[in-house]
Amino acid sequence: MGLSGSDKATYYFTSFYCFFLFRKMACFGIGNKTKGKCGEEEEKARREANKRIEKQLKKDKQQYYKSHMLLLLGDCDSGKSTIFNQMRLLDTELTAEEKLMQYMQHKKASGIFETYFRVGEYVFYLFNGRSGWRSIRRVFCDQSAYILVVDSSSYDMVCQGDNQTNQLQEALNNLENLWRRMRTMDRPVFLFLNKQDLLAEKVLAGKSKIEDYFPEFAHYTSHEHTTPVQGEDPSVTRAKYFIRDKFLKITASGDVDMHKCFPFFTCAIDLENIQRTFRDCGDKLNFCSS
Ligand SMILES: Nc1nc2c(ncn2[C@@H]2O[C@H](COP(=O)(O)OP(=O)(O)OP(=O)(O)O)[C@@H](O)[C@H]2O)c(=O)[nH]1
Repeated sequence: MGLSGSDKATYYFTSFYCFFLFRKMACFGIGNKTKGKCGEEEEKARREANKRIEKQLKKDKQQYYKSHMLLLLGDCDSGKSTIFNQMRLLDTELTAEEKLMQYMQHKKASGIFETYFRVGEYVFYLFNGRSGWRSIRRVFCDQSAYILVVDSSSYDMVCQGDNQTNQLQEALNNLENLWRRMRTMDRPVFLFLNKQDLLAEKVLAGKSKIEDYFPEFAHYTSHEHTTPVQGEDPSVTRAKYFIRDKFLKITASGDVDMHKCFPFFTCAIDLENIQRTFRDCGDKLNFCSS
């Protein structure tokens, strides 16, 4: 996960080549003109140097697996920029190795690299697919995963483009397309069911009913293992899980072992919620690549 296959190969080839070259040099006494005078001490020093290199390689490998490139996708106004800007505030000091990796990614993505940040033990490189779905072609293959941001409160809204298509239905169609295109890729999709605060407000206000737009909602019962947030109104829980299940129905079709979809209930204006979500994404990515 993180880099493409060829990058991965280059990374390991370079690391291990340097390591073995160093070892070989040590064996032949290169860089060591006084060999023989205090042989044992030199041998000890060499062993220690080897140990240090091995330790560093192990550390690099761990860090490599904890760096993830993510591409934000989604319809207009779904909340991509809000999420992006929240995370930009978290820009942190990265180590030299992380900066090098960032440079490599930057070069590779030819100018559309946007920001990087650390959440817990993970470093994320986040691209904002602002210019819509077209931009994904350029970076499609480089990503660790895709984030599809959906405005969950848009069940009663129409797309700005044609003033006709239901916005939530459009998001469902987009996921269906993405899923079809990704059939041969082993990349997870993180589904950010965003604007949960607005969805809750709408449901509780009772003015705009979901069943008026999605009639099947009238017969929907939440799945057994839904976990309601403490103090959450049951009608809100039912609504959010109904929307989640509509998306998951799409991703449950086809070869589910090839790639996975992980849903999250998000509120982009709540930094804590977004940070927690990214930490969970990191855990899922590490789990998927282990
Ligand atoms: N209440 C609430 N507002 C949100 C949330 N996420 C985004 N918004 C607001 O929704 C509006 C649109 O959000 P953006 O982040 O600009 O959406 P976008 O997907 O980047 O839109 P484009 O740039 O048009 O593709 C902004 O006014 C945000 O403040 C949320 O979770 N809750």
